[in-house]
Amino acid sequence: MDALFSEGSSSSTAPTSPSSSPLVHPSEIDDLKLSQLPQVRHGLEEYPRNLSVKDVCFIGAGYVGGPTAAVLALHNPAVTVEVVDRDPHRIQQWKSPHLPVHEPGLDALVRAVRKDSEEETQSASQRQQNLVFSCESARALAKADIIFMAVNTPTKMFGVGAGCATNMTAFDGAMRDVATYAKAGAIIVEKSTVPGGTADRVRKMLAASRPGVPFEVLSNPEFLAEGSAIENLTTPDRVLIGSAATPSGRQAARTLASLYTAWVPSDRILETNTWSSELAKLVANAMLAQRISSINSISAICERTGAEVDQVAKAIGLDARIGPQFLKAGLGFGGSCFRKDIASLAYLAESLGLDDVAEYWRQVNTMNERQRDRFAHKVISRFDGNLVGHKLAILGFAFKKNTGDTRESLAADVIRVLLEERPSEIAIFDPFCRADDIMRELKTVCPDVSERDVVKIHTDPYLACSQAHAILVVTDCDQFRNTPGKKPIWTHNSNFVQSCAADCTDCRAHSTRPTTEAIEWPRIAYNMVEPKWVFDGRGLLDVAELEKLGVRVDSVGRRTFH
Ligand SMILES: NC(=O)C1=CN([C@@H]2O[C@H](COP(=O)(O)OP(=O)(O)OC[C@H]3O[C@@H](n4cnc5c(N)ncnc54)[C@H](O)[C@@H]3O)[C@@H](O)[C@H]2O)C=CC1
Ligand SMILES: O=C(O)[C@H]1O[C@H](OP(=O)(O)OP(=O)(O)OC[C@H]2O[C@@H](n3ccc(=O)[nH]c3=O)[C@H](O)[C@@H]2O)[C@H](O)[C@@H](O)[C@@H]1O
Repeated sequence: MDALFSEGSSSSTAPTSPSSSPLVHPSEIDDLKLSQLPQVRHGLEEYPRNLSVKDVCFIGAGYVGGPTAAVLALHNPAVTVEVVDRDPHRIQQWKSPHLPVHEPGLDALVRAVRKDSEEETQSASQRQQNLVFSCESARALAKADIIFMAVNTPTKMFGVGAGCATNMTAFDGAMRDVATYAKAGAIIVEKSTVPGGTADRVRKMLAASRPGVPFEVLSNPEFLAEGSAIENLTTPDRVLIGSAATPSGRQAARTLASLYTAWVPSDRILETNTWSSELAKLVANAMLAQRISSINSISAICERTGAEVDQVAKAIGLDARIGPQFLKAGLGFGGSCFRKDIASLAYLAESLGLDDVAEYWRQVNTMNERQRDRFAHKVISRFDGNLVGHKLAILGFAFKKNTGDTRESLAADVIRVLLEERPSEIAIFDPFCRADDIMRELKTVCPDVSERDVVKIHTDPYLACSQAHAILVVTDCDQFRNTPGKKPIWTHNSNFVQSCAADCTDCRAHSTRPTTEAIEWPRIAYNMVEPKWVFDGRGLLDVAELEKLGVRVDSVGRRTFH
């Protein structure tokens, strides 16, 4: 354990092995790649096994709450992990074969540990069943030894701090439930990304609403990335735990750490104070996003010179001090977190009177927005400023590959700019996104858009691209690559899982998911119409190979000679 506190060491307890291996019914994991199954580690050096923890509650069954709870449950078979949400539809989805979150390895993991109906429970009595999904917050909170707050914390869009500060409505609402129902001695864990100082605020709130009742508040931010959540949770670079620098605060941190040490080596657990932990989460995201904006700013230079951004990125990434990751130029960063966490960091700096610091970080977001605008305007200028009468196909709507998450989709911003030019059609294909999610996200940036007029959403990439004057590759899906000799990529296609009604409770029979493979560019190119432009917003395509098919290619971060 790496402790940053000045007080004495907490590592005195003898090692204890996990009491039993997680029970996974073999029939439940036949389609789970072995490499995706979290590996249980034995022989822990520093932390005792889950100190008297029997019940854990997650509030928020989202992208973080669901996968994190599942991995925690798998590795702590003696602990009941209950995930509660105020959205009954979401809970129903978690109970069905069609989970609300697409993540490689998640389906099989949830099936392996989820508690099913009584009927199914009897038939699967050999299976570990310690993961529960419900809407019964009061009951779950009342028995929980540890409560993870995993609710959404978006940017506040009204009043003081609009556009920058964090909207804590969901978090504070959930905290009110905790204050009402949690038992004395419960440990409350901030899993959501929150503004610095939130733990202090929560402590005060609890002291006011439950005077004299002991609670501990910890910060334990999540660093998983979507599309690799199970892998990230299984082998995290670090688990960060911030606690009050008091004996009971440290003890609470040890109790939480003892759950993690069921599979995470002790030396990857880092303890800090709560402020450091809260701030570290914002800074981690800000630094990652800063690298993307930096390389994207260079891509703009490359497009006007002879340099190629991938070559520049490779050359600098080989410097061990810089490293190769997060240097892929593209359309900028999308997703629900980078932009809002940078805004939150900047807002914090501003509220501390550090305007120059705030401005420095805001520039990362500004550069990000410009990257998308530059791309959309490049498309328009390739058509001499006139898109009227032209069909454009968009490949990819999610904010990155391997996820169906459409929040802060890069495609939506690009489409918003293109729609102003009145093209005849914008056809969208994404192998992971549901049509209603695409439409909902699109409406947040273009409120008047309707699927009935210009925008069409397809489940078949060939239909989407047929008769298109231009194709825009917006998501870095491997399915869109044209790398010669590469094997087809097979993947679940949640577009095809629409046959069940939203409230279907017995949809196992409908759970066979057709797959989609790497698209055939020769077929796509053949069915395009002149001028046959392909705009590669992700630097994904082999330009020379594609040009052999008679299309014109414009790739981010490269000068195009057409
Ligand atoms: N999505 C990601 O990859 C990551 C997200 N985070 C952070 O984790 C937090 C959660 O993010 P997501 O899981 O993406 O959000 P999400 O929006 O997918 O899930 C949040 C869930 O909380 C529920 N909820 C809100 N208020 C509630 C209440 N009072 N009681 C019960 N349920 C309530 C919502 O219905 C929703 O299902 C955010 O703070 C985010 O910044 C951190 C790391 C990665
Ligand atoms: O707090 C969060 O929500 C999470 O945010 C990111 O995870 P995520 O947003 O899921 O995905 P990333 O892989 O970081 O990608 C973010 C965006 O940047 C883009 N990106 C990423 C890397 C790169 O080199 N270039 C690039 O354009 C991606 O396509 C995507 O649009 C962080 O990577 C996680 O560590 C963090 O926990």
